[in-house]
Amino acid sequence: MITVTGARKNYGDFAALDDVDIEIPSGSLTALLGPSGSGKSTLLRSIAGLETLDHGTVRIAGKDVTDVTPQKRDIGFVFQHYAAFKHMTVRENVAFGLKIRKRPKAEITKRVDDLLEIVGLGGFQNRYPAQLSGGQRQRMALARALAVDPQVLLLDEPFGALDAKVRADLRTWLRRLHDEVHVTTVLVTHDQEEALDVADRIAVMNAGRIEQIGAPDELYDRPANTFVMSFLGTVSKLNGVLVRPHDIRLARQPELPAAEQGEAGTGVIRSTVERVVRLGFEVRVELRNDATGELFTTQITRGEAQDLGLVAGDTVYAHAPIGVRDGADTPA
Ligand SMILES: Nc1ncnc2c1ncn2[C@@H]1O[C@H](COP(=O)(O)OP(=O)(O)OP(=O)(O)O)[C@@H](O)[C@H]1O
Repeated sequence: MITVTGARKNYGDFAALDDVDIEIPSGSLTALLGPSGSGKSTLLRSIAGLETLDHGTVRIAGKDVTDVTPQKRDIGFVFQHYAAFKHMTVRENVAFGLKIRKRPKAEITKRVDDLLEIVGLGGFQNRYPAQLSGGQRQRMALARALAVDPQVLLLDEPFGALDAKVRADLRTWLRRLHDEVHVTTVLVTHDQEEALDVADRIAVMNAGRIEQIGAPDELYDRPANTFVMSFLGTVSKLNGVLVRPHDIRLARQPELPAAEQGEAGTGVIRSTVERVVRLGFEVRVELRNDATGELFTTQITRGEAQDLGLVAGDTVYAHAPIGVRDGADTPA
């Protein structure tokens, strides 16, 4: 367990961390998710000991490490731009921390081989970093961070510099790696899809504070406020209620089934179809709210779209049974 209590960090007048409390359970993969400048890296670096807090404490496995140097915190760290030793092979890079710790040679060889197998670089021991792809280099960085068997693995946008396809692959791979090695991991990302995909817990940060912490489903289904809701996906505002595209239903008639007149619902909104876009199995319908002129979109199945027979210019009646009323913020 990592426990951060009452963490404050100011740069001049600016509060990068504004009284942050967070508990990160042992063995979890927790994502710190938030927009640029929200304090994610500052929090991660404070856990690592690379930043000194103005106030507050950091505990790792029950031990107060607030004043302990990074080297003695028993952590592995991977940055977006990993600085490999260019003149050393992959094997030597990964072995580096173990050599410094003067571990027996046979043990080092075995550990390094095992790790390179785990990160999928089994045949690459003798290559130099310049001979690896960006994704392979980040996997080598992870192997190096894991080599000394740290209690905690801290990842600061480790896939941030890679293209979308490689990122997506590495995400799946990181999840599998985590299921195998179970090391307590904290991942900084500004990409909600990445967080929803790999993390078992997400802490959403905004302006130096944590807005909400929970399992991905929990945050998605029960966002504490409109910030969390908007950050986790596309939202539209209908009659003052924030709703997700999948929650908006369309009908040819304005009558709303009684069962769907939820308290958190939007009521019926007379709209005009602007565009119908096929996205494989689903269809995105772009609509204009007739009363306000505002544009919004909904995503429905192809079957539903065919039943409705939608074409541009049609009048339809939209409603969403669930949503978050704007201004109903209850910051955690
Ligand atoms: N050394 C510093 N001196 C002054 N301000 C700083 C320093 N480091 C960070 N900040 C400021 O603190 C705030 C939080 O920075 P931090 O790097 O933690 O944000 P972040 O959420 O990780 O953002 P990003 O995703 O852009 O990295 C930012 O506004 C940043 O400009």
